[in-house]
Amino acid sequence: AGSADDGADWPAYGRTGAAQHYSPLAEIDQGNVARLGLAWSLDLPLGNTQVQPLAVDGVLYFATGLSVVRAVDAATGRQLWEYDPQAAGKAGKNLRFGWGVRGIAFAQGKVITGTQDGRLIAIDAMTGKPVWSVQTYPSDYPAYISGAPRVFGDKVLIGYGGTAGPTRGYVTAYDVATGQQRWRFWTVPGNPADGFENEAMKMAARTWAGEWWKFGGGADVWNATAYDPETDTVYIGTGSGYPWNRQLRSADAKGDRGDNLFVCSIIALDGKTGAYKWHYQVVPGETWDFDATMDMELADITIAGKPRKVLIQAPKNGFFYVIDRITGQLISAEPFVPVTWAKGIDPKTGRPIEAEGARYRDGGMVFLQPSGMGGHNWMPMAYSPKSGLAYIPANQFEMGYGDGSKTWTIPTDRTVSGAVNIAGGEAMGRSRATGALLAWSPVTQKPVWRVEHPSYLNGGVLATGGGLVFQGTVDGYLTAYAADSGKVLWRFDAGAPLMGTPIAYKANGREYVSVITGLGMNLVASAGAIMGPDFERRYRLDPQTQARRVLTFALGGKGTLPAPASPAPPVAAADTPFDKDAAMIGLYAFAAHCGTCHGALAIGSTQGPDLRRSPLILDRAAFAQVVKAGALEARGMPRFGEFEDGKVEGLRQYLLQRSAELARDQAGQ
Ligand SMILES: O=C(O)c1cc(C(=O)O)c2c(n1)C(=O)C(=O)c1cc(C(=O)O)[nH]c1-2
Ligand SMILES: [Ca+2]
Repeated sequence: AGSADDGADWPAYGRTGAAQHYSPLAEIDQGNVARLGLAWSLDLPLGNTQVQPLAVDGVLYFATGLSVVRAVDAATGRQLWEYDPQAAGKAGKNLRFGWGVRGIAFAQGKVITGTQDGRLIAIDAMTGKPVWSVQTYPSDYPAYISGAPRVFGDKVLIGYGGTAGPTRGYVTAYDVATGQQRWRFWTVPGNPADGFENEAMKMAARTWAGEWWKFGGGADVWNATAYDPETDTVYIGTGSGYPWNRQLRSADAKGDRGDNLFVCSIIALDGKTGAYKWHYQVVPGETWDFDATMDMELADITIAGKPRKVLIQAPKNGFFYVIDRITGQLISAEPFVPVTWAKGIDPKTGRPIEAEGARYRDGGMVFLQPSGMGGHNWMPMAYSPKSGLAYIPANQFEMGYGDGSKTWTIPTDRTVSGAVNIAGGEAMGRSRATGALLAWSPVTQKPVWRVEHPSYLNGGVLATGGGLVFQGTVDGYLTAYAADSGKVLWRFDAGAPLMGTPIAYKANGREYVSVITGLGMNLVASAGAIMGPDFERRYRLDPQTQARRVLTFALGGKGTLPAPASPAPPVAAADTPFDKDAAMIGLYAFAAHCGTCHGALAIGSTQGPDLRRSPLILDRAAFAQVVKAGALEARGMPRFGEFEDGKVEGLRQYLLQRSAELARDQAGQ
């Protein structure tokens, strides 16, 4: 048995409340990591694997798919129990987001997970039986839990994600023992006519225009949180506004305006009461989907000779922020990737100096870096107190923004629409989407080393006391780098994309490193469209047969991977006829509703099968049964009851077209 302090356990997302994704363990180090090998592996079913596991007292816990939680012996991989909250059958229209969670929490002998349908469930860690369950938002609310709960003291905090309907962001704290609600903090003000919940909301309301409350406002707390027990402070990071486009969200006769607190902000809350302490707004008046929900890591560092208690974040907008975590004062902010939307952050006001035209008000496309995918997205960076460096999974990509507000109405079908016409830079032939692992000094605000990756959106990072940095990449390798130099010291060919986040822990006195493979959720789905139809070959991806697998490594490990599965052939022949007009309707419908789970261009993704290889598309009636009547709803395929028959058949024709294209592609190889 260990405690969080000696590093034997990894009991929380990011390991501790400081969320550094750092393990002090040093048995595996720069000198011996070459001997690291596979100790065991465990195959998992179809579904989200974009997760970070936990390890407590020699047991590994993780939730994959739609929050199906498993406990396995951390030294052997033998499964101890499995708990399926049956979220697919309960999520209704919210199943259409289909994302799953990135992590879980552990406290008082309970494993705690959120679900797609908005429940927070505590499960007995010994038996795998639920202890309590609470509904954290109304079941028809356009939201889903995707982030990990955060335990602090005797409470556990949870938020949710949105962007496909009017949400008004909030976090709720519950009692770990009973599930009873302790407090709630709203992140944007509601309708003034209803009165404000607190002074913070009254202050925030002064930064909005028009009738913002009709759109919810957004600022969902969908990913990172942190906790400092010294001051009993909870830190939350808020997402983009809803809708993304401020011209819709906060506008009146004078035009769109206002900072829109607390959209895209870091907020400090009192752990006991949930009362507001301070905020730092990363993107005032946000309009680019530049969420500030990326991991916030707490560190004690020396700047200009003074010890400082800081919070660091590398949010989507491309600047690396160092903030005094006691006062909320900005210490420094510098770009860690190419940034064109702003010239810099004014150190006096802490506000960005926006580039002219960046707000895309006057029609046409404005191309900006970073993109709405972020210079860094949810994949956690790591901070090593030993090297004093942050290790950022950075993305380089350009996106075009255009104002689509003229024809916009709030969607009722749970599609992601922020009334921004967006285009990928690469799709437009302007830039290539690439990634890098960046070692960054929060003191000098400069890179110390960087390693280029062929694609963007690579896995989260782990730093260890052994002077190592571990990261997986979309092209299928788990790599260990020297923390000080970036030198590659060890590499494992996982034969499957890696987007999850590795952890380190001890079991039976030995150090292990564990990570889960598999393509991610929304991001790779859209990457298919952005990166072009040769996406699969370029990154050796086979969405259908890719392994979704726990990989656990130890020094001297001699394990080998099962032989790769061979993909089923496309169901259509190369010359299969299809209805061109119908297929065009299908293409648009697919992009709007299906790509999130089945992959852009129907290449498959982690949640949904590759439909080009599914016999279902050969049978018109059976296809309609699944899409319209929800025949596979309990297995995670949402029902689209409102689709007209022409749309359903259009989807099928489009999939026949894509299947025939795959057949032609294969014949040509
Ligand atoms: O503003 C929001 O509510 C919200 C929620 C989520 C989510 O919950 O996953 C994402 C985003 N925004 C987002 O902008 C984004 O890029 C994103 C990527 C992912 C993912 O899991 O790969 N989720 C989200
Ligand atoms: Ca967002």
